[in-house]
Amino acid sequence: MSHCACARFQLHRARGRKKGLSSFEHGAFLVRFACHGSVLNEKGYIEMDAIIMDGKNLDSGAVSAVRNIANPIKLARLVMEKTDHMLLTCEGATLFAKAQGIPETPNDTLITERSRKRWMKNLKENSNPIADQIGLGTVGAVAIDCEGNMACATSTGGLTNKMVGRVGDTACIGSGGYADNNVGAVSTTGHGESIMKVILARLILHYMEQGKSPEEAADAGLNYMKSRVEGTGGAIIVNSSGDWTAKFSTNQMSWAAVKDDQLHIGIYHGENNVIPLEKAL
Ligand SMILES: NC(=O)C[C@H](N)C(=O)O
Repeated sequence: MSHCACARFQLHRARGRKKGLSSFEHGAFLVRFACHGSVLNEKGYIEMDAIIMDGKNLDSGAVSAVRNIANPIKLARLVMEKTDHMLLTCEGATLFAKAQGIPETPNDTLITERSRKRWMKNLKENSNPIADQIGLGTVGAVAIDCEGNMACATSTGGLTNKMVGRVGDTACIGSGGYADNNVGAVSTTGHGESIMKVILARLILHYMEQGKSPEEAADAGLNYMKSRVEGTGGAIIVNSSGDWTAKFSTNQMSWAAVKDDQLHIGIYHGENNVIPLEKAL
C-alpha cells in the first residue's frame, strides 16, 4: 500500500518526518489550515468553520462560526477526540476551546491587509458576486497512510461579507469533507450553499463506490453541482488504492500532492508540475 497526501493551498516545508492522524509517516509537507488571512464577514470579523474526519471509524469533529481561534482545525480535532459530539458552534465552541487551553487570538491579529481591502471593496452594493467570494483561504487535505487509513480535513473563513452566524459547507459532514477507509477521502471548496445542496464530498464518494476513479467521480460530482444548482467548486480526493486527483470547476485552485516521493503541484486547469520530493525539501 503506497501512502499519499493531497492538499489545497499554502504549503509549508516540513522539517523531517511528521506524524499525522494515525500512522501517516510520509509527512513530506505540512498544510497550514485557514484562519490568519481568512475572508471577513459583513461586520468585518473572521468567523471560521472547520472539519476533520478519520476514515477508520468514521469519527469526525467540526466547529462552525468560531471567532478568535488561530487554528480552528485543531479545535475540530479536539471535538472529535475529546467529546461525544461531532459539531460545536459559536459560544459553545469558544467555551470548549477555553476548557482545552486554546488561547483566544484577537480578531485584528488574524486579519491581513489583503482580506480587509477585499472586504471594503465588496461592501458596496451589488459588488459582491459569488464568483468573487470563492477562492480566498479555504484549505483542505486528504491522506492515506501505509495501513490504508484515510483522513480528510478542511477549514475556511467562508465567503467574503457573509452574514454573521452563516455556517457553510465546511462544517457539515459530507459537504466540506468525508473520509471512509472503504472508499476514499474528499475535501471540498467552492460555493458553500451549492456544495451543501448536493452534499458534494459524499456524492463524489458515492460515484467512487459505483466504480468511478477519483477523477471521474470528481468530474461527475462537480458537473452535477454545476448543472443542478449552478454551483462551482473543487475537490481533492484519494481512494483506497492511493490514487488521487485535484479537480475544480472554478478558474483555478491551488493544490499539491505527494506520492511515491514525488511532489505534484498545480493551480490552473491541466497543470501538474512534478518535482522529486528531495529537491522540494
Ligand atoms: N472558498 C470556499 O471554499 C468557501 C466555503 N466553501 C464556504 O462556502 O464557506
